[in-house]
Amino acid sequence: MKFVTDIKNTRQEEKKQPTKVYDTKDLNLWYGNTHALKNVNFPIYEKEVTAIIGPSGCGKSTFLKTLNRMVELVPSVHTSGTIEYRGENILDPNFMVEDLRTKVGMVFQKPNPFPKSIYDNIAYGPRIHGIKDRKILDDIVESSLRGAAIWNEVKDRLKENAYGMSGGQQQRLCIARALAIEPDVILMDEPTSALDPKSTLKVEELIQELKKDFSIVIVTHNMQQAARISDRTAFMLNGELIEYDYTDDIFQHPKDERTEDYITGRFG
Ligand SMILES: Nc1ncnc2c1ncn2[C@@H]1O[C@H](COP(=O)(O)OP(=O)(O)OP(=O)(O)O)[C@@H](O)[C@H]1O
Repeated sequence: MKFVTDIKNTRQEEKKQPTKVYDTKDLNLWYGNTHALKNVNFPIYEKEVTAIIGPSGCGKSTFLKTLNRMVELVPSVHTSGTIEYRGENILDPNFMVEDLRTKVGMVFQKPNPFPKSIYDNIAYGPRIHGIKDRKILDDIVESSLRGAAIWNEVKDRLKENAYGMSGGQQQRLCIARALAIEPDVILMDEPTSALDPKSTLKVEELIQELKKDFSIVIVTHNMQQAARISDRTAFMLNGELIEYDYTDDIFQHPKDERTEDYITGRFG
């Protein structure tokens, strides 16, 4: 009987194990001679929020921008190791980076709407992907703005310039713009650091909603934020991944002294 129970338990555990969206293995990255990422290994799971924390210059943004290969915009960059996205190595020279860009949306630290109407900001990506039908674009604009919890605030001013919105609204517009391409993953680089506490709370609540449908990776300097909204946390230091675990374990029972020093504010 025990054997049967063991099999049942194992099966249930297997079922519970979420799917990996990314799997990073032995990743190294150099900017010229600067070794910015050192043997980084960790998975990112589907429909979870993964937070990346660590002191300034530890490689958080570099790692995030490697996940959509945006880091390659810096000419001196070279890498070794692999990053599998849904089983395909995105660092393989034959990998079609354009495909990745339609699957992975990105939201930056400072809201960066285009100097266009609210409507055109959202319709921009779908239009680039060849959608011209007005009715379809209208639907995408509405569902993306609804998805980013900003529809009710802007539905009567879609033709107005996005620069006329508050910072918090602009950031939710940028999240809506990322949603409009129907991404699989959303990368967020300190998305609330330029926002006031009220807008920050709105974006944090939004992230909790979005993880039902998307996998989210967020770089944050705000440890309370990481603790509040993420499922798993990666702590980086000097380009190395020091510790990666469930967020509760990282914050309540860190295994490495350096993690403990950082999260308790003892870090120099
Ligand atoms: N474009 C670049 N050219 C050369 N070196 C760079 C470039 N971008 C980052 N670096 C270097 O790579 C290392 C990691 O930087 P990165 O911006 O990823 O850190 P970070 O943890 O995101 O920092 P912060 O929290 O301050 O944003 C640093 O030593 C930085 O100086």
